Amino acid sequence: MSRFDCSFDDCYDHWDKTLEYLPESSECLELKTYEYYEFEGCFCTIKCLPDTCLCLGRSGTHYTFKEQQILDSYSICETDIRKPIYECNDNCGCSGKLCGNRLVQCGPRKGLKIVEYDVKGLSLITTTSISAGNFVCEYAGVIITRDMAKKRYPLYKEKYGKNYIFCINEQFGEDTYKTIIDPTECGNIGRYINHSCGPNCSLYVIRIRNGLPKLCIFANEDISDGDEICFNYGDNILNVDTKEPVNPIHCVCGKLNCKKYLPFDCSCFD
Ligand SMILES: C[S@@+](CC[C@H](N)C(=O)[O-])C[C@H]1O[C@@H](n2cnc3c(N)ncnc32)[C@H](O)[C@@H]1O
Repeated sequence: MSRFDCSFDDCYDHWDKTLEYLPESSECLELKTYEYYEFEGCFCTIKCLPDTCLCLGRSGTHYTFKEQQILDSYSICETDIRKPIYECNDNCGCSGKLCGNRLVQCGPRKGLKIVEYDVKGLSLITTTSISAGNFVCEYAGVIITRDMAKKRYPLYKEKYGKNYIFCINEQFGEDTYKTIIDPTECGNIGRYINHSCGPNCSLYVIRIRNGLPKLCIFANEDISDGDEICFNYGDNILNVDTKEPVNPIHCVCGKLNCKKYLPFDCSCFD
């Protein structure tokens, strides 16, 4: 896969046309907190280096690559996963084609397919092999307020019998920032990724032009052609007081270390 032949058409082929396809997350009108303020771009010429590039300097993590022009040769390199990741963008001086700090903005990888797999309902599989560290896709949807999540959750549960609303908690010093993503009626192929207690993918929060957090899925091991893509939805399995499952849906991931129930972040809906 070369760096700039990535398109959404491949994924769109398998998309349920009754839903609105959103290639990347965006904020609902009621929120509009992130998109107003654009980051200052870096002043690098052609190539970005960690010591001099403003964007890489802000990041806790960066990409490594064998061949700069080949997207598949990019992998995520963890240095400090507590810090957010910032990609270079249109405000930067570096060359879009040669900059090694642009990956998520090139779109989801090719060969992802939505299939009816098992009792989990629809699932996302890959029809090509994926190397550990490669980018898979964003879990894209509309970023909504907590009040909206609270109202929508029971309505969706009744209508679809499933939950697609996902909550990210980011720690900045003493403060925890909560972002709620709703891909239920407006999202991308990420909404079909199921939970596993022993997942083959991990989540990273990545920012590109502004503070809007993008929930990005990366392979955490080599994944074979035909395998289902899955990530861990979270750690909240049992209520700390009652020891009852916070979400009574039985997990059917089939892993030896399966925690029996799907994780659920109640704090999105309080
Ligand atoms: C984000 S959606 C994933 C796509 C979904 N399977 C579909 O058919 O559209 C999350 C929902 O999928 C189902 N699900 C995901 N992972 C599961 C698992 N490990 N065990 C059982 N159900 C699962 C649950 O119904 C959950 O609310």
